[in-house]
Amino acid sequence: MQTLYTRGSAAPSFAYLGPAGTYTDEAARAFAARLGIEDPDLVEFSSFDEVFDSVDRGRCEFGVVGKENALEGPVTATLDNFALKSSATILGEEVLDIHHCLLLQPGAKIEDVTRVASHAQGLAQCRRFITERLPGRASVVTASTADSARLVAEDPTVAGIANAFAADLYGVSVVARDIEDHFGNQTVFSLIGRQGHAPVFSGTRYKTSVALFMGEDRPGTLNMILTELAYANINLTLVQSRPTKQALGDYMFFIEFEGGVGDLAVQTALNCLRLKLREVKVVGSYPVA
Ligand SMILES: O=C(O)C(=O)Cc1ccccc1
Repeated sequence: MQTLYTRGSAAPSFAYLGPAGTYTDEAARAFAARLGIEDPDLVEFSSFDEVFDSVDRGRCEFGVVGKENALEGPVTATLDNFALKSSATILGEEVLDIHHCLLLQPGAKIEDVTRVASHAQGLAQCRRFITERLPGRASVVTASTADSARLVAEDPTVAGIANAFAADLYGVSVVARDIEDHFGNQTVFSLIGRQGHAPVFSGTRYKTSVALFMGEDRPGTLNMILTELAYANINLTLVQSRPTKQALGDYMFFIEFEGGVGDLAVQTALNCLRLKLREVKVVGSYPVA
């Protein structure tokens, strides 16, 4: 994969889910390195919604958001932004291995812990460890994993779940490593840019993400969509239905597949779908990580 990015004079800004030490921070640094940016301006936000907003409004050139986890599946807040709320485009992907640590205040004992804090994904990915080693403790959902490390620094009765870098940053101890429920815990992060942002990566294999909105509710719509894609010999990599938030039972489909919008097969399939659906929103077409 090559970078096509040419920067202006200022350090390019990356909106990410902060504070420093989150997995999104790690992904933002990896994207910056791939783009050849040595001095990224990392701007922290407290939710993926805010990251999208800052990119849509042009406050930051790039944004980094979690999209899919190997254990927990798609990050619905991100898919809903892509499909419904944001006009940002996906510029690239980064896959990170996620290894969670259990954090305590230095000197604190596991027996004194009354609450386990982390990002919802961190808690979900370590359910078995929490059930076995910290049964009966209340869960506290923090805005990010690094936020749980900050909480641990203030309270000896809280255990946090975050990475070792966050432990280091906030001066707390790592008492257990690799506490995720399954080996192979990975998360896909998307690099996003404002609508119409020029591509920043080029490669040989591409992926395309689309949000598909139905017109009237009639039998066989999903079947029709899948058939059009199958006719064009397109290999699907993700299919999700999500509520449109308009009315109970009103759904759209978020679909990803191999191939770029420059490919004839993809253009043919998307044109056929445009004739049959209310809206075909292309969220991004980018080289595979
Ligand atoms: O909270 C973080 O560190 C994030 O970046 C979100 C997240 C949480 C758990 C696994 C992957 C990403």
